Amino acid sequence: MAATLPKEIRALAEGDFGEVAARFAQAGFTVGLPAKGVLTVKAATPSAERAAVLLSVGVHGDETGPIEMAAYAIEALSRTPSALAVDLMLCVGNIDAIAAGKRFIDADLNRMFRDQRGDLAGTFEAGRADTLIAATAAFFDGSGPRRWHLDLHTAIRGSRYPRFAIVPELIADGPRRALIAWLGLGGIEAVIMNPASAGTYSYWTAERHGAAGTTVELGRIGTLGQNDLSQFAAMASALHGLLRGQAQAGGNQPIVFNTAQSITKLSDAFTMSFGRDTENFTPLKKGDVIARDGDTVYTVQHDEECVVFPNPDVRVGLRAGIMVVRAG
Ligand SMILES: O=C(O)CCC(=O)N[C@@H](CCC(=O)O)C(=O)O
Ligand SMILES: [Zn+2]
Repeated sequence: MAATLPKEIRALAEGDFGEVAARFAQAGFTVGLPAKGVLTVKAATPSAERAAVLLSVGVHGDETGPIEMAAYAIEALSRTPSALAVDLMLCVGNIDAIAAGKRFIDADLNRMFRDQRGDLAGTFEAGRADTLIAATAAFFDGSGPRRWHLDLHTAIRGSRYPRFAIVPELIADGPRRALIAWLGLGGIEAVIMNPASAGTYSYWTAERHGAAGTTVELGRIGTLGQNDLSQFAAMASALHGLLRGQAQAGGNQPIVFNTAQSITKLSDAFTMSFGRDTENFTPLKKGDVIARDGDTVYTVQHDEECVVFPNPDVRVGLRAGIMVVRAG
């Protein structure tokens, strides 16, 4: 990690919440540090009326922009702690990968949120996921029904919609609509409805804790301390209001896409018909070959499907891309 990093960014990236935790405790909140990189701040008197918001960043160690954004957000909030109007859990996902400047140490942390991990069990990230799963359960247990999880990421490649989100279909209608409207306020241009878990953190919180959980892609990966924070301005402002319980309105409604098919890498023979740097939401035509994997040939089924997260380099058994179609 660069020696010249601003101190709030360094502290957050290292999972050190000492100073901000002390400020919230001083202001009378119930503060917890259940694991390195995890901070919880709850009202001293529990209330089911209060929303519970889990904000996670750095689940992928090379996705550094949201870490910077969260560092400035929590620093500012801790300077006026009484403004906090929700129960908050701030989670820095993969601290060791952040320190190493890598996406992960052994395996993708964002595929560990499942009961059966197969050959992912025993990896460094499996242990970290167990820690986060326990801290997350403790946070949401006893909280009221207004539960949110915003898991902030940045994408490996460019995108026709630079800011987009993945939203589990199983979230109940009301909270899902509220979440999507709020995402629009945060500058999110497109949402992808996800019908099935790929082992991700946000799907886990939606499924296990009834949270309005989403993975939010805020732009492109960058070097810690060198991200252009202006690309996150709308999201930073929406977060500012959410954490302070401010009435929020405005923004454009995101375009909604449904998942047409999820492409799984079945073997080392897996090849994609296009390059690794193919932009997210690149359209393909019916019948086009997406990928080949031994005897399996993945082809486009609808008149048009757009490819998102095309990545032939994932482990065998994991998602190597999603094909999406515009809803409605
Ligand atoms: O750019 C990429 O290929 C990956 C960006 C990323 O980390 N995306 C998340 C999405 C999680 C979800 O589907 O909810 C991931 O793949 O973990
Ligand atoms: Zn990511």
